[in-house]
Amino acid sequence: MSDLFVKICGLKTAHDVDVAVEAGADAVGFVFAPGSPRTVDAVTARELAARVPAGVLTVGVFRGQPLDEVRQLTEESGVRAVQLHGDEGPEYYEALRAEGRTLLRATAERVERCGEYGEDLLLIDAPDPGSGKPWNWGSEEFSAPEGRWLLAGGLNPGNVREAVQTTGAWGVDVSSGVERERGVKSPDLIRAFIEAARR
Ligand SMILES: O=C(O)c1ccccc1N[C@@H]1O[C@H](COP(=O)(O)O)[C@@H](O)[C@H]1O
Repeated sequence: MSDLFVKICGLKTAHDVDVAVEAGADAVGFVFAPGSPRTVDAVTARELAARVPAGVLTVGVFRGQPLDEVRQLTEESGVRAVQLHGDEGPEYYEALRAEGRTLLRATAERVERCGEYGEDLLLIDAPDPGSGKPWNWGSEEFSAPEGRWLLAGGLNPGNVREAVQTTGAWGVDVSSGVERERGVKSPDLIRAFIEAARR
């Protein structure tokens, strides 16, 4: 089994959190970005995060939200990491870093290496995060960044292994590809994804 880092995102129920943890996820994500079928409030995220053992990273997912809102939701929910999908600059990362958060920077742009904005992990995603649409990670134009980076966007149990082999990603992140309908996770697909990712 490989030591590929696997994050399962967009969890909304205790059962799905337990399934992801038991199946070996390294990180679980709770969406605070508005307008997603996966959005949860801070109270729900707090209850879910409390089930997660210390060795598994809990991540709050944000998109273009003000720094004070990110701070408040992070504090109230107790998640340890912040994943930013907006166009926040390095100073935004610096402010959160000073508060001791683990930082994931999500982008669909070409990036040379992880850490340029002070992030701990870089997430290379589709332009429309959470849509389940794959992007051209297999094309010759794509060049992988240096350092710890996660591949996301349209991954599922059927394509994740090939995606990792093709790109050399350090880790993977998934939401739509482990759902039986939009916004509703499938425990079987969560297990199948983690198993296939590390096969
Ligand atoms: O999952 C969402 O709804 C979401 C909303 C806003 C920003 C990020 C979101 N999720 C991230 O999108 C990818 C998963 O994409 P896919 O559904 O597997 O194609 C992953 O990085 C999630 O953390």
